[in-house]
Amino acid sequence: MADLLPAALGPLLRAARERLTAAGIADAVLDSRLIVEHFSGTTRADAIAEPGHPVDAKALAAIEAALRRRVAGEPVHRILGYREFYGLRLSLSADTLEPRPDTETLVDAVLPFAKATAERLGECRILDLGTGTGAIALALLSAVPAATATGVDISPGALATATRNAEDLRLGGRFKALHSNWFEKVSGRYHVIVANPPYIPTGDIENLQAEVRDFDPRRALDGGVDGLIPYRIIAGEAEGFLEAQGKVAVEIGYTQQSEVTAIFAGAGYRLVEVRRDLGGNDRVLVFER
Ligand SMILES: C[S@@+](CC[C@H](N)C(=O)[O-])C[C@H]1O[C@@H](n2cnc3c(N)ncnc32)[C@H](O)[C@@H]1O
Repeated sequence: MADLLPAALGPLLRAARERLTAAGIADAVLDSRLIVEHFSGTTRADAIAEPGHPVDAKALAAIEAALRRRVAGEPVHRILGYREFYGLRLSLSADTLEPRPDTETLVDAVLPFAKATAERLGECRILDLGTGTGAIALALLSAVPAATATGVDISPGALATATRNAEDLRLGGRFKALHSNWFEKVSGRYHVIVANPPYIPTGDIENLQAEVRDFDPRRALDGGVDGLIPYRIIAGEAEGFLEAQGKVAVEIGYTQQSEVTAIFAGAGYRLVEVRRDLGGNDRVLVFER
């Protein structure tokens, strides 16, 4: 049985950190702070200014439950129910991938083009294939006020979360959620088509870190036998939905650059940019026709 948690903020933070450290959690310092702050409604400044700040019994019970989930291996943001992406707070659900910082590279890659398109034409239509929480589309909408976006997903649960995120961020008027198997139900043409599709080969999924394998939805990960099936569909069908001089940008697994480039080249696209993620890995490819 774990020790009772102290009811004063400073000692509580220490006890939570020690609990996660003892359990071998790699990011024990950060995770314990996120859990304590979230469930006690306090900030880092509160802990510094008033370490004796009292934390009530209800919050302590919630923190105890959250620490147990973390010790059992659940990722901290799943426990909190949200994750920051491109400065936006996005709610998560069991049906959504947890958006990753590496995916911000995709937003950075298309943002200048989206802004320039909006300035030139007074609009920029964005199609986000496999939108999940809506992360990529909503980040672009928040930075480009004249843009509109359609977020496509095969998962109704993901679309419900994306819609909620759009509304919470006051972007709902410019975001449309569309239930579709890739392009099947899509209509119209777009200046920017973005996708962070599932790209893990089916046979590799069992070897992923448990925090990914056991908590991110399988259909957000599984890219088919070689991990490349969604890229073949997107490259094969995007032409019918892309404005003249539009761009297609995709996130890739860090070993997939040459294969994905070849798939798009075979469908008539030119690679115009390769972007690396924060770890220096090839992560985003931008194509034009
Ligand atoms: C890797 S996740 C990306 C989620 C989000 N765009 C992000 O970057 O955080 C891939 C998404 O593609 C969706 N997806 C998988 N197969 C699909 C299909 N056939 N048609 C549309 N969406 C699909 C999944 O449900 C999941 O939300």
